[in-house]
Amino acid sequence: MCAQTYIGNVLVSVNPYKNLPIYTPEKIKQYYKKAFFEATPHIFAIADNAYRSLVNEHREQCILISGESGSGKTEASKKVLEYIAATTSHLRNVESVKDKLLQSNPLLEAFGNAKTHRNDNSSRFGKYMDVQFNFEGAPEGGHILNYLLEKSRVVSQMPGERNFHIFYQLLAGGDADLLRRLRLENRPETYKYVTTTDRQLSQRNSDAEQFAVVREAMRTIEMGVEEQEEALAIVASVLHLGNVQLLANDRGYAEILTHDANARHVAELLKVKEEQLRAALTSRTIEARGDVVGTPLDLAQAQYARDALAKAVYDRLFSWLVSKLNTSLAPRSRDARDSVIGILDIYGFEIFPKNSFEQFCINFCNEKLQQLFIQLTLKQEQEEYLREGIEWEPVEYFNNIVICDMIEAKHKAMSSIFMLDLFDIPGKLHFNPLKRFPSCERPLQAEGSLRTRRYIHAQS
Ligand SMILES: Nc1ncnc2c1ncn2[C@@H]1O[C@H](COP(=O)(O)OP(=O)(O)OP(=O)(O)O)[C@@H](O)[C@H]1O
Repeated sequence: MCAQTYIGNVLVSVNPYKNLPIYTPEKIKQYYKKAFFEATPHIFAIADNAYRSLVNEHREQCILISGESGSGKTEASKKVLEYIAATTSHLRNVESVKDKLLQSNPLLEAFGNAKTHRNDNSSRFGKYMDVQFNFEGAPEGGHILNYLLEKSRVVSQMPGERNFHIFYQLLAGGDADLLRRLRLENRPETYKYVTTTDRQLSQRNSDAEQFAVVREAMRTIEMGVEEQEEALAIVASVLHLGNVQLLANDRGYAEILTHDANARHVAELLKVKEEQLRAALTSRTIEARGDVVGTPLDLAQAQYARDALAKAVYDRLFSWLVSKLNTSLAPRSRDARDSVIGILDIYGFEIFPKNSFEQFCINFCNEKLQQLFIQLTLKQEQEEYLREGIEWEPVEYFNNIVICDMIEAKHKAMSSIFMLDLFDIPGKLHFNPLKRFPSCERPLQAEGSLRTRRYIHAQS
């Protein structure tokens, strides 16, 4: 039984962890053009309500999906897209936009999701997707903002967890010719950056199948054959980079053996000179008062530099893929941009963030969103009852303001102690999700204070 209920217009849903017949075309019909409370609580009702308000009241919409890792946020966001795809115009050009919107998921999941202890397909990045409509209410395009990719996973994973899916998919699903061109062997256990347990090896079939889906998705978003291969070459370069063997010489400085083929493969795949790559991995250049001085790195520093390069290269590849998706999703008509349903899938918090700074930022972001939720629903609803003299049983809730204060209060919180500008960090990483929610940064007065946007908070 999939438990779904409402608190005000907030949908609270519990992950059933099994396929229930509640997302069928018949179900879609049941929610189509229904008043919000006319049918039982459902993610389709949220999607329908957002779409109706957009079309009838010309108000931009945002569906915010939050919850802990594995609670079903990504699946919920896909259901919203599926509902929109099924209930809007079926003209050919609109169908092509819908295909691209739907196909963006397997692609983003391949490069941005991984198996964790909590979820076999856990999003390790945050995503804000705008679906843009024309004046007739047909989807014309979309735009994706990605933030806080968990880069640390590229070079190390907790026991029992995996690296991003694409590494395994490429090794399991790439044909012999492709693997030869990328200098890869189809044995994941050869590569230090990918963890391989017996169970993970037994996933090879589904990894191979998923690779075919990813290639199809690449074609749908109009990536040419060369572009596809370049993207995969970068994935391969990261695998080879992890195998570059660094040794300490007699003087304690890091060296790469001259016959190390991995360094050669990385240089070839990234199209850089091998000598330059070797120098970049084993020395650093300091510029002081116009003088440029090269200093050799010790072994630990060189290993750090190698891993930092792998993380940076993968992170840029991911951002490039998103920009590629955005080019393909860009609406052809300028009218579309004013009419938007935004879906924010903030990746799930973990109670004990391990060593990842990104996870810490995401946890903080989730706490701020929880504050928004408390302000919008629990606090305001109860204050309204009080104002209007309605009798009710007060609902006790934990106000997480203490947690937010612990992290961000001026002069005494963690951010001051460690001199972190938490709002600036995600900003530097292209996107500050909280900026999308101005109310997070100042106390809320009324829903109207959110200007044209109306927030529907779907809490998984
Ligand atoms: N409505 C649903 N019906 C059936 N199974 C579901 C549903 N929602 C989620 N699941 C199952 O739970 C798994 C985890 O869901 P999902 O990936 O959406 O979680 P998440 O909240 O996005 O997690 P994370 O924050 O780790 O990305 C899915 O892979 C799927 O197997």
